[in-house]
This record gives sequence, structure tokens and C-alpha cells, in this order.
Amino acid sequence: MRLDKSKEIFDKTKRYIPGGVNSPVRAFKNLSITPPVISKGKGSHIFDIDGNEYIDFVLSWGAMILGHCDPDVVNSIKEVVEDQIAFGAPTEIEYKMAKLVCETAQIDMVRFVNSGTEATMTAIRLAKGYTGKKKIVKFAGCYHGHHDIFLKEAGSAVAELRLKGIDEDIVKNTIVAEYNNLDSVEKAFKENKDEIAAVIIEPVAGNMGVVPAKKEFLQALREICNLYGSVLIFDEVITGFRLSLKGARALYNVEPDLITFGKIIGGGLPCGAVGGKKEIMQFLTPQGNVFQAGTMSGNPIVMNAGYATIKKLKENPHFYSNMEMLAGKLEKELTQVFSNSNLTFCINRVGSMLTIFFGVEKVENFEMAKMSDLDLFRSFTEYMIKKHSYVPSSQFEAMFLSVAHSENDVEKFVEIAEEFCSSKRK
Ligand SMILES: Cc1ncc(COP(=O)(O)O)c(C=O)c1O
Ligand SMILES: N[C@H](C=O)CCC(=O)O
Repeated sequence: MRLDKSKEIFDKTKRYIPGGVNSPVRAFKNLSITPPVISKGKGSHIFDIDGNEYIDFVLSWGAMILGHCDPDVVNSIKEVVEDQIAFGAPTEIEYKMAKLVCETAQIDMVRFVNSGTEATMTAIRLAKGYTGKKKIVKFAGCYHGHHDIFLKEAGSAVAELRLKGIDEDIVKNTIVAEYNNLDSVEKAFKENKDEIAAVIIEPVAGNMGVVPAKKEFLQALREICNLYGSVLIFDEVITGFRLSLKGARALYNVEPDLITFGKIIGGGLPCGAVGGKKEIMQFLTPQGNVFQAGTMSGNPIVMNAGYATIKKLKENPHFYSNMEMLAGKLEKELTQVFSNSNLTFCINRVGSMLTIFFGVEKVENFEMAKMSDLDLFRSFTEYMIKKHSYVPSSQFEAMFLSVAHSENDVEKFVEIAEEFCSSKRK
């Protein structure tokens, strides 16, 4: 695979943008190939400026659930862009979008922001304002965005870095517990009795690779938050509208107090949201006194793209069963391929998100994810990308399928994985 033009542009970009990227996961830091510079996306495929075509299993880190440049999303943008770019004033689409999101995700109220990070920051401030408490519990390996309070033992790009610039005075109020380990949560509550404003968790983690929470664990979090008067926040920035219209919480039948959204909710445009119970949401300014604001929040183009995306998902419930079927096929066939090669591995999959871990048989938390064979994962990833399957370059991320992926896409991926295994045997 030639990446000459990509390399040239990427190298030139580094002169102006630190590391050449606007988010670290894009830099292929672990790989020896240059990141392809992408020029086009259509359905399940993306194309780079060197003329290479890839089946995309990253999908803008989960955002592009309908595939790239879905015609309904594209039209929703074209329909308004001549008249509405930004006003910083109320628009009708905000009402329509809020109604659609509340009815679809079954929440009382919602506030739109510009990213997942803004959504989680807002949810935490809201929880603090509502409870009058100042500490939070988060879980090792979960990633909730790039604010200081969330970066302690975080997953995603943070997992492989030693961070600087974090304000220790702010971080001291973040308590880190172990994913799927109730004892660690009980300990946090016992030691910090009436001080915990919120517990924030990815109900299916995507940022230590895919690691699902156990149902009893989430139920116990609900009970412990009720007992101590803390707010339970499900960070569904990845899982919201991906695992079902009601997100991951529908799979577990556990109701959080607040939910954060991102990615899919904006149809691929910058968007995030915090939503949940009216009793808490009404604390937000200007109805209440918990401050939150944003010049671009609820931008009409973003709202239109998000509306078109969620409406299409709602009108086509078979999308979810199709993605489940395809992802199940991918899991089953990869299991066959790796077993035939006598590899030790584990594939964690929930709906249309999955991660392959080599060298381990089970991954239930961040420690276990970190014990997987990162070198083998790296060479597998590099091989897959060189053979035109675009996958996350880090172990601590998830692979995604979209509505636009086909059986052919999945079969191609499995075929290349098989080739990789034979190349290792030689
Ligand atoms: C679960 C989760 N929460 C929050 C975020 C932060 O979202 P954003 O990158 O849009 O700020 C991300 C991803 O980046 C995420 O995966
Ligand atoms: N893991 C992150 C989101 O889910 C990756 C996206 C990013 O930080 O750019």
C-alpha cells in the first residue's frame, strides 16, 4: 500500500498542528505506518488521498452509525445550510430535536452541547449542584472526555500516556474504583460517606477496548447511589443510540439519573447532550443556578443532521437486528480463525461494538485489558490497515459496524485476519 501523499501532508501538518492531529488517537503512535489522510467516505468505506480504499471499522469512533455521508443526513444539511448557519438564538429544530431525543431515549429533559466532554462535564456539575456534594467516583479504564476530573486512570489515548498539566487540586475529588468490582465502590462510599455527588460509568466500556459491565454490578451501583443520595450517571457517548434506541441501559434495565450523549446524536457533526430526570435537569441555567452555556450549542446544522440520524434509526428498528447479526457473524468467524491458529484470545462484543484481545482468555476490567498481548495486537492492526481494513490503532478503543456494512465487508475482514494468522505461522 502506498501512502506517499498522505505522508507528505501529515508531515507538513505537524509543522502547524502538534503531532499533526486534532485528537491523539488519530496519530497511529504505536504503528510504523503513517496515518492515511482521508478524503472521502461513502457507506462503510473511506478513501485516502493516495487512492486507497478501506472498509471502515472506526466510523469516526462510533459516530457514523448510518455509514458515511448517508443521503438523508447529507440532505438534512443541504436543506438548511443556505439559510441557517448559526444564530446563537432559539431555532425550531432545537425543539424538534429535543422532543425526538427525549421520546426516543425516554428521558424527561435534555441540554445540547458541542462534544461528549462538554456533556460529561455538565453532568458532573449538575450532580454537584443538585446534591451539594463535591466528590465523584469513576472507573479505571473508562474515558469521559479530556477534562482534568476524568483523566485519572482513564482509558482511550490516556491509557498509553504519562500525563502532565493536570490540576491535582481538582483531581483529588475524583475517586477511581475498579470496573465490575463492587467492593471497590463500597470502599469508596464508606471512606467518603456523604461526600459523593456522582458515580459516572460507561455501562458498556468502549475505551479500554469493549468491556461490558455485569448486570448485577450496575444494579448494585443504582442501589448504592440511592442509599447515599448520589447521582448515577451513565456515560452513553458511545453506546447511546448504538446499542439500542434507548442505549445500553435498555440492555441492563437499570435507570441512571443522568445520561450523557455524543457521537451518534450529532449525525457526525460536533454535538453532545446531557439528559435525564427533570428533578435534576431543572437545576441547569437559566431555569436553575447550575451554570452551563455554549455559543454554538444547538447549532441548526448540527441539530438537523442529528435529527435526520435519530429519525432514520427510529423508523428502521431492523437496523439494530441487522447490525447484531453481522457483528455476531464477525465474532463467530474470527473466533474460528484464531482458534484454528491456536491463539489465546478473547473477543468482547456487545451489539455492533467489539474488541479483540490477544494473549488473554477473559477481560472484565482495565487491569485485565492491559495484560493482553499489546505487541500482537499492534502487528495485527498494522496488517489489517495495510490490507485496507481501517481499525482503531490502539487496544484501548472499540471497533464498530454501521448500518451500511455488508456481509461482504465482514467476510473480507475475516479473510485478511486469516491471512495474518498464516503469515505468523510461517
Ligand atoms: C464514553 C465517552 N465519553 C466521553 C467522550 C468524550 O467525547 P468527545 O471526544 O466528543 O469530547 C468519549 C469519546 O471521546 C467517550 O467515548
Ligand atoms: N476513545 C475516544 C472516543 O471514544 C476516541 C476519540 C477521540 O478521542 O478522538
